[in-house]
Amino acid sequence: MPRQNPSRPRSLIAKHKTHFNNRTNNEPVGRSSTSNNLSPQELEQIITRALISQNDAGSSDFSAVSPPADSVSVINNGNEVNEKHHVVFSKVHKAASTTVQNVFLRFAISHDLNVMLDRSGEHINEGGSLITESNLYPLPLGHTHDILCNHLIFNSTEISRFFPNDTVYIGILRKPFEQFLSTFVYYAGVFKKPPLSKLIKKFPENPVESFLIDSESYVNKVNPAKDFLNNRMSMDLGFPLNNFELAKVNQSLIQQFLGDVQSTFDLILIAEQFEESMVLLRRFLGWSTKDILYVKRNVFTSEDESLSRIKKRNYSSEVMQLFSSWAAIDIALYDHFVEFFNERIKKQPGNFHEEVIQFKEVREQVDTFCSFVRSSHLVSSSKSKYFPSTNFTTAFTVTSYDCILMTLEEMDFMAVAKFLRQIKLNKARRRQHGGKRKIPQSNKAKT
Ligand SMILES: Nc1ncnc2c1ncn2[C@@H]1O[C@H](COP(=O)(O)OS(=O)(=O)O)[C@@H](OP(=O)(O)O)[C@H]1O
Repeated sequence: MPRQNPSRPRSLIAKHKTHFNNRTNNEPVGRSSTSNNLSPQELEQIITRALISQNDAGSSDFSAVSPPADSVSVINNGNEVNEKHHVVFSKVHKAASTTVQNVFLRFAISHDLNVMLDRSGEHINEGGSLITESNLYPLPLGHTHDILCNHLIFNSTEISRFFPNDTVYIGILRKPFEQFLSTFVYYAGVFKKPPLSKLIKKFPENPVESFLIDSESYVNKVNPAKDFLNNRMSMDLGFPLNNFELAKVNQSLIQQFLGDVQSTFDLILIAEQFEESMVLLRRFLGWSTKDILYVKRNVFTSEDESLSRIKKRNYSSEVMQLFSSWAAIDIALYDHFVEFFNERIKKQPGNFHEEVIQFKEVREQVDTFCSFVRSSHLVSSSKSKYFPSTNFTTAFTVTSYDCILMTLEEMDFMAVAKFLRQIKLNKARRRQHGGKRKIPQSNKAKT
C-alpha cells in the first residue's frame, strides 16, 4: 500500500532555529559530547530522511533521497527472533556510552520508537534528582516510552514506572583507571570545571597524583552526584548516594550493590571488548548487524600537550595504590562484570567469535566509507555501500544518511529526536482534533 508523504518539517525547523543555534553557551554542567555542529539545513535534511525511513516511502517525490530498504528479518544463530523494542540503557559516563547511545537512537528513529527525552536538557537526572513527568518531553496520548539512553543516576523503582514490563536493562563499564583518566582530562582540561582545572595549573607535572594524594579535598560533600570523578560508574548504575564516602569503603554494601546490579541489569557491556559487546547486544536484542554498526564517538583529542601527557604517562605503583582505595566500588564493579561477561561469551552458542571477526571487518569498511562520505561532503548524496548476506545477517546497505546519523554528536541527535517527537505530537493532536480545530497555544509542548 502506498504510504503518505511525510510533511516537510520546514516550519518546525524555522520555529526552533533560534533555540537550536543558541544552545552551545548554555550547557549543563555534566554534558558530555561536543556541541551543535549541524546547520538548520542539515537538520532539515536529516529530519526529512528520518521521516521517510519511518514512513518507508518508496515511490513519491521523496524516492530520490530514500535510503534503500533493507530486510528486517533477523538472524540469530540461524533462528529468527523477535526484536526487543523496550530498552533502558544506563549511559555510564566516559565508558564509550555515547557510541552505544548512537546505536539506540538510530534504532529508535528507524523503528519510530519513543525515546525518553528531557524537556529542557540532554540528560534525564544526571544530578540525582527525581524524574517527574513534567520534566519529560511529552508523548502522544496512549504512547509509552520505549527507549532510554541518556545519562542518569539509575534507580530501578523510579525508572521502571515509566517503562513497559518487558523492558530490558543494559549498562556499560570501562576499565576504572581509563575511565577515571578520561573523566579527569575532560572535566579538568576541556570543561575546565573547578577545582580540577586549577589542579592542572598548580601541579602540571602530575596532576593525577596530586589529586589522589589529596583526594578528600575534591570530594563533593553536599551532593556526590555532582562529582564525576568519584566512582561515577557505580553512581550511574545506582550505588546509594547517602554517606557516600563511608559507604564506598564498606565491603558488605559493595557486595550488596553488585548483587543488585546483577539482578536488575540484563546485560553489562564492556568498553574494552566493544565489538564482542555489540555482537552480544545484537543477539540479546534480536537486532540486525546493521542496527549495531557504529562509528566511535566522543574520542578525546587535544593539541594540549599537558592533557595528552595525563593520559599517556606511566603511573607509579603508589599512584595505582591510591587509586584502588579511591575507586574501590568501581574496581569491584568492573572486575565482577568483566568476569561475568567473559563467562557469558563462553556460553554463546556456536560461532560467536566468527561473528565478531566478521563484524570487525564490516565495521572497518563502514568507517572507511563514512570517512569518505564525510570528507567528500557527500552527505546528501545517494552514495551507498552494499554488504552481502552471511550466516549472521541478511544483505544490507549503508547509505550516506546512515553515515550522517552514525557520526552525529550527542546534542545534535537529541535535537533531532526532539524535532521528530514534536512532529509526532503535532500529528497526533491533529488526528485527535479531526484535523479541524486549532490547538490552543497552552496545550502545545514547550520545546
Ligand atoms: N567503541 C569504543 N570502544 C572503546 N572506547 C570508546 C569507544 N567509543 C568511544 N570510546 C571512548 O569512550 C570515551 C567517551 O565515553 P562516553 O561517550 O561514555 O563519555 S561521556 O560521559 O558521554 O562524555 C572516550 O574515551 P577517551 O578518548 O579516553 O576520553 C572514547 O574514546
